[in-house]
Amino acid sequence: MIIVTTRQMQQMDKNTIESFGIPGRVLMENAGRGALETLSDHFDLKGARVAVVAGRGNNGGDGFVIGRYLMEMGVSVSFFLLSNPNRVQGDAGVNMNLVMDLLAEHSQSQFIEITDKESLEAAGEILQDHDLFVDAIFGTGLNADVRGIYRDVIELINDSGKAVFSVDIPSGINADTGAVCGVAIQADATATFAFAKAGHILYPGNFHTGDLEVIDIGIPGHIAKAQSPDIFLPESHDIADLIPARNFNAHKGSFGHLLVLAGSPGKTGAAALCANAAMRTGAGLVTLGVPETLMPVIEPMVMEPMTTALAQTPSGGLSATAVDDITALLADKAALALGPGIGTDPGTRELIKGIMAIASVPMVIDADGLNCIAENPDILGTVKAPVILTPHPGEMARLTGKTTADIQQNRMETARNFAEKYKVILVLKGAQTLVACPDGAVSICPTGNPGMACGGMGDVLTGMIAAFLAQNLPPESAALAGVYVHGLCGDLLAQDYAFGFSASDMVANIPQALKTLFS
Ligand SMILES: NC(=O)C1=CN([C@@H]2O[C@H](COP(=O)(O)OP(=O)(O)OC[C@H]3O[C@@H](n4cnc5c(N)ncnc54)[C@H](O)[C@@H]3O)[C@@H](O)[C@H]2O)[C@H](O)CC1
Ligand SMILES: [K+]
Repeated sequence: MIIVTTRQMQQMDKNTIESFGIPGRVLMENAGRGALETLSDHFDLKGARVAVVAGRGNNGGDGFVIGRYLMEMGVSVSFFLLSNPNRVQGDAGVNMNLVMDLLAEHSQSQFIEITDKESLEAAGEILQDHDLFVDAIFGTGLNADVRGIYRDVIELINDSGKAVFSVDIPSGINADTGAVCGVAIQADATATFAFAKAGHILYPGNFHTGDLEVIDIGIPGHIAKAQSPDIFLPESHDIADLIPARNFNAHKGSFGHLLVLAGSPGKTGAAALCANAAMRTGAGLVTLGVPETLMPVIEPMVMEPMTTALAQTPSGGLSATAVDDITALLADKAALALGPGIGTDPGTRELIKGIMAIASVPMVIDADGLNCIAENPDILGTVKAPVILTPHPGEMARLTGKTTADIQQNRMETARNFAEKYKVILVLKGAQTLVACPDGAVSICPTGNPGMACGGMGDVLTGMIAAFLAQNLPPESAALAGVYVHGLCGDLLAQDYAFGFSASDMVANIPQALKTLFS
């Protein structure tokens, strides 16, 4: 699914009206009619008393179109305008006047202005005495935190316990970030126009949107395309299409040999989880390189992956002196996974820098590998091969010098800017993991759940992404497929366990997730 920004949407509107020549009123009529169909699909309107609550902009205009059709359907509908009528201009004003003209024909309808505390007090009871609210207060024109009478009315609607239908986007939600701007409508369903916006998808906006319907309002395809939308919400078929079908005469060499460099004292499980996950995700062969004294500890943890002992530092982490052996190991590998449980020993950090300078295969760098890069992200410019980084917000904070709170408040912008600046695929983990590409494209992962918030999940993800790299998927596809299937794995487990399932359970469940993807 394509996701657009408010600027792109406003530009599409403008170009459709001014260059192509579909009048704005027609777009508003199409929007209102389409939204009405969604309303009728989601709510039983028979005998319902509907309150259309309108702002002064075009979102309100859509509300008036919806209300006009409701009146013609014989539905009891009242209008509450949170503005002076004389401030309602343009297409919205035209549709407001049409509603006013119809009032005379519909005695059960009323038109009430709520512009201050007094008028809210006077109208409050009437407003609450409805079964369904149509929220047409703010749409993509919201440009500040919601205050005053708007806030009071939104809180009254939210506290009413009645059904709520939002026009375009729940009022109070930032359409580009999903942030709640002071207060926001809690909708049961939302009808948006032309394309979904990130605010419908990104937390917490997704929890305010309810069921989302995208209404075609007649924006010509070429005008939409001209805005080059670059935010995507993949669906399972999009991911399945990324993974090549397997030929009948395939053999393990057909699916690549992955080298995993991981593990340090106390973090041996991370290495095993990563290597085992890679095998389960379809890599043809996996070799796991670990510090030599950990071999007897890790070997029993892995069956299918091969293991190789590498030089270690006095504290037991991988040593920079292992770089020659690793160079030789990489000669016949298709991809590299670097970092799970690798530790922050200075010698290991030297090794990581050395590997990045010589590796010529696509690589995924995670965990302490990221912390090494954080010392000097410019090192990414020295890497000859495609790089996928998989930071969680804390690691992203270290990579960017920002706070974790900053990262979480600007996830998409942070991920996109980093990917563009350093020419890497940046996987910003967390609820709704983002996959950002050097060309600015960002995908929002719809799979995953809080049951996955425990140690080891990242090691599994690294192995899964690396396995798709080993199978020769392009880096952005490998990252997207890995993130999506990883989340799908967790979702399938959450159906049975809610939470309490482990990273090891995830590894065991990868084949089931892949089966679901292709079913
Ligand atoms: N192609 C489409 O998507 C179409 C969308 N339509 C609808 O148009 C709105 C956008 O309309 P716009 O007039 O630009 O803005 P809003 O109605 O969202 O804003 C209302 C109004 O409120 C003011 N305002 C903004 N923030 C605040 C605030 N915090 N407090 C008080 N007032 C605020 C702002 O100045 C605006 O004037 C879109 O969502 C769709 O519903 C078209 O109808 C059809 C095509
Ligand atoms: K709205």
